Amino acid sequence: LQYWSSKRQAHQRLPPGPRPYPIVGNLWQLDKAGSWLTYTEWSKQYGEVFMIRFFNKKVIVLNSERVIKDLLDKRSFNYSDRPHHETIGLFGLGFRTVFMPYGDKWRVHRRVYHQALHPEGAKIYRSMQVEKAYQLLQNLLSSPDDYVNHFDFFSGSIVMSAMYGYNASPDDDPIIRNIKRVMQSVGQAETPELAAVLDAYPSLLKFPSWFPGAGVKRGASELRDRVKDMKEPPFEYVLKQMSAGTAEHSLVFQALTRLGDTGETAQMIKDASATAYSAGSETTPTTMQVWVLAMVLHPEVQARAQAEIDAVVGHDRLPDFSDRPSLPYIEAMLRETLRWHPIVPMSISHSALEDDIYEGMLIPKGATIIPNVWALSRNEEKYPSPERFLPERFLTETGEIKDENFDLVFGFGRRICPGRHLADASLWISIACILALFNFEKRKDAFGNIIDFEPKYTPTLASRPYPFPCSIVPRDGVNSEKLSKLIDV
Ligand code: HEM
Repeated sequence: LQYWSSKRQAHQRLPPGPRPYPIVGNLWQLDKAGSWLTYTEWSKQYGEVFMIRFFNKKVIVLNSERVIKDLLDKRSFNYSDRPHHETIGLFGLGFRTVFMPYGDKWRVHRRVYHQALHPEGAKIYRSMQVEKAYQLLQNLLSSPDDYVNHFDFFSGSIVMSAMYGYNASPDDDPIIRNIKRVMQSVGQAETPELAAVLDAYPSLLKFPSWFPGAGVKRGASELRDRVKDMKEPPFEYVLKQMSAGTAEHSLVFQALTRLGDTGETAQMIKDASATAYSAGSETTPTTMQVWVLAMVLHPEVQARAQAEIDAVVGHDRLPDFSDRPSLPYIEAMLRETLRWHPIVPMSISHSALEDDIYEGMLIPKGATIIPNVWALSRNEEKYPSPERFLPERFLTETGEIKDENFDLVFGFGRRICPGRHLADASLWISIACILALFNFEKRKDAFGNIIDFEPKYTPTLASRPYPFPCSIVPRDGVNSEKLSKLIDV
């Protein structure tokens, strides 16, 4: 009885928050430059846990490491679901691990990922990652201005290799081209605005396709068909290689062998692996772009990082994973990159399975939970002058790497990113190898004047820097002959 009466009292004590507008709630109060900026401001007024509304949906924003860990880690049994969006089923995107509801299917997906990408398991991909990093260096040397595309290809080809043992061609690979085309249509169709409207008014979907304004429904059925193009070809590739006895080690090969290659299991393996390209091929290169931005704006950090590589690795070979423990400044720089501009600033929303009471507040069943990772990165007590890019934050006074990092960017609890070890290795090897051979500089205009700029970032779920002027210049003595020698090991 006491429990219920305290629960009822808590009912009247939903978390505090800004007053919502009629119908739309707080949706249009959010900063166009990134809703995380508004959330971080509101957290100063309303505290570590506050509530807003998107239409009639209750959204709880968590703004400190303490409350995020209390709820998403310690009570992960209640907070490992995802918000349901009408658009997910509408566009045939329910197969993706990332947006799947908590349950048995999702558990199988996680098992498939865990078997292949747990910290020790992911090490098997390191030699492939080194090869892809060498390919990246060649691409950067031949067309440095195209670095964004080179980063995309580097990350995407690692995911394809780890998932399917598929060695993508740098020249407009047909399988990657296909996946990207589908992802682009998905991105255009699956906007947060449309999701919010359809979530609030699902009855809109009940109108027949010919009804004016129901064009969304017609487009959706086309998209559902095309999503197959994303899943089938790479999966078929593995099956063919397996029957020919030539399959390379990969997540799909490993899962089909261990869990079975028929019926629903095979379907789940196909779905899990098809999630990886969209989950992993944008996040990794975006982080690399943030790092380039940091290098262009902080030449002193770049110089110190290069000095460390030169001293430890020398000029006759390239950095390798075995050098990692001997390069603490590079390690600190990578951690600071993740913190300086967390590329998924609001992480990916979780959802509460049941009513819960936290510090006297009711977190209602079905509420969307946003972990405001941006606010954690701006915690001035932990990271004084948080806007500054200071790798030293992660070093002791004697220059050793501290025991803390900013792996909060990879999420929380049972939903934590299963690709994080693969991503971490891709980031480290690419950054270390690139710094050994290239300088990043501010670009100069036709008169030799430096072009200054203010960094700006997209307000999207995965937030990348808007294009900025920069020059990528080979370091002294670096040319194609030298590179060929270095990578010919
Ligand atoms: C720098 C690179 C990456 C970042 C910052 C990142 C970040 C994230 C975040 C924030 C989540 C949500 C965690 C949560 O809900 O608490 C997530 C989930 C996920 N990530 Fe990553 N990720 C990266 C790379 C990758 C890669 C390379 C792969 C695949 C090989 C991958 C596969 C996934 C999958 C499948 C999920 C869904 C997990 C689930 O819902 O249970 N990610 N990632």
